[in-house]
Amino acid sequence: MTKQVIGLMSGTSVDGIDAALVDISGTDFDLKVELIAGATYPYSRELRERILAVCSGEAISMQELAELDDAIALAFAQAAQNIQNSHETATLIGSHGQTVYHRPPSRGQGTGDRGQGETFPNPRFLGYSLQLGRGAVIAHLTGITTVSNFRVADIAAGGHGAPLVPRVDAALLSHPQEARCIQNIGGIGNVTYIPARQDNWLEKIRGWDTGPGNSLLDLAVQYLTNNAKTYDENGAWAASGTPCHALVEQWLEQDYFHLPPPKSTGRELFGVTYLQQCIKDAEAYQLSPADLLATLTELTAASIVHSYRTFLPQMPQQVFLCGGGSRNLYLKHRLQELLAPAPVLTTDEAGLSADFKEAIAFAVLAYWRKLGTPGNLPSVTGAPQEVLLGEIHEP
Ligand SMILES: Nc1ncnc2c1ncn2[C@@H]1O[C@H](COP(=O)(O)OP(=O)(O)OP(=O)(O)O)[C@@H](O)[C@H]1O
Ligand SMILES: CC(=O)N[C@H]1[C@@H]2OC[C@@H](O2)[C@@H](O)[C@@H]1O[C@H](C)C(=O)O
Repeated sequence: MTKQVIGLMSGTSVDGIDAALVDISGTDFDLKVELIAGATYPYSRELRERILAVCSGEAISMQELAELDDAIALAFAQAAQNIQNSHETATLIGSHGQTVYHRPPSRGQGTGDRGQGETFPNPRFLGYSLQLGRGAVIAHLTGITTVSNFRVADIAAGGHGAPLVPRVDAALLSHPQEARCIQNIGGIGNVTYIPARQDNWLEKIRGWDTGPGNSLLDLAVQYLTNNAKTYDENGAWAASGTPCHALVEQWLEQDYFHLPPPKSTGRELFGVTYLQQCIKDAEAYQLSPADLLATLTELTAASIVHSYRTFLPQMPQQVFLCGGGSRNLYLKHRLQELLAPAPVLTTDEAGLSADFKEAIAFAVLAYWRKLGTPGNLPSVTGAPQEVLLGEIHEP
């Protein structure tokens, strides 16, 4: 059975909605996916600023929350309509929505005792993750069955609810002989480690959030240009500076980088307050703006590589980048130097769009939900078992 599905995603960079229209066939790890169309629909300036304010912890009333939820649902529904232009109508939408809050579960205390040796997730220690843009409204506006709220089932079972893309990565990007890392560099970075497709390879898949992707860099560029620029195009500004390695070493001492997986994070940690501390730390070294950007870029690269060296059973033979950070040539170059001899490529070179992989993944997760196939990997999210991800909304 082939199904035409739309995947919708807006990530932690809050730059806009990525929409992918895909043909999907197969069931689980035999999946085939063809990208028919992909596009990014930027948020209006007003909506983006509202979302960023909420993400940075600004107080919001219930009425404002409801309005924001539906403004996002409307923007997502419009993205779904637009991506279908001049194509056959899709029969399913997978919508990630917009994360505005993410709290990982507390460590080591995620379960309580139900008596008779049985354990259950203790609500006091569960994670919490809120994605806005309610699926019922998207289904109603588009007339298409919509799956949304993908993270809650894994979280309710005691998992992090993130990252969720690793199971899709494993289904689409494994290799018979090579161990691969798929490294997403969005606002936050996350990795999927896929061992060579041999023996019990599925059990050996790993994944976690590596830490900052572009979040600190983007905030620094906005600070340094008084909001005239939102990001360092191709990493050109950072490339004209010199990283301060002493500062990177100091920053790498931070707890998050030493926590063993499963682990997830967000703008709650790697956001404005974190950058303010970085800027303060940098004062002692009298860094130029270009040096500061080079140093923050180095933190992204070094934290990724440090996590591979610390938590992977072996270093990957190939690394494939995706997400907006894969276009940052200076960051890519630094990763290449730190990961040699493994080549650092983009997922385009493995046949999967680096720009639309996350949107494609939520189309696949919706397809799996309808088939009754689990979407999480317990070895990645820390949930005790596989669960069906997402809530189905009929139009
Ligand atoms: N040409 C480019 N040069 C440098 N950086 C770029 C370029 N294009 C995009 N980026 C970076 O990529 C970011 C957007 O990446 P992406 O859309 O993958 O993030 P996201 O999906 O919102 O985040 P996440 O994966 O954490 O949810 C931009 O904010 C910018 O920092
Ligand atoms: C809570 C949340 O939205 N997390 C995102 C974020 O952006 C990157 C990283 O942090 C990842 O864990 C996750 O997204 C991808 C799509 C995932 O779940 O795989």
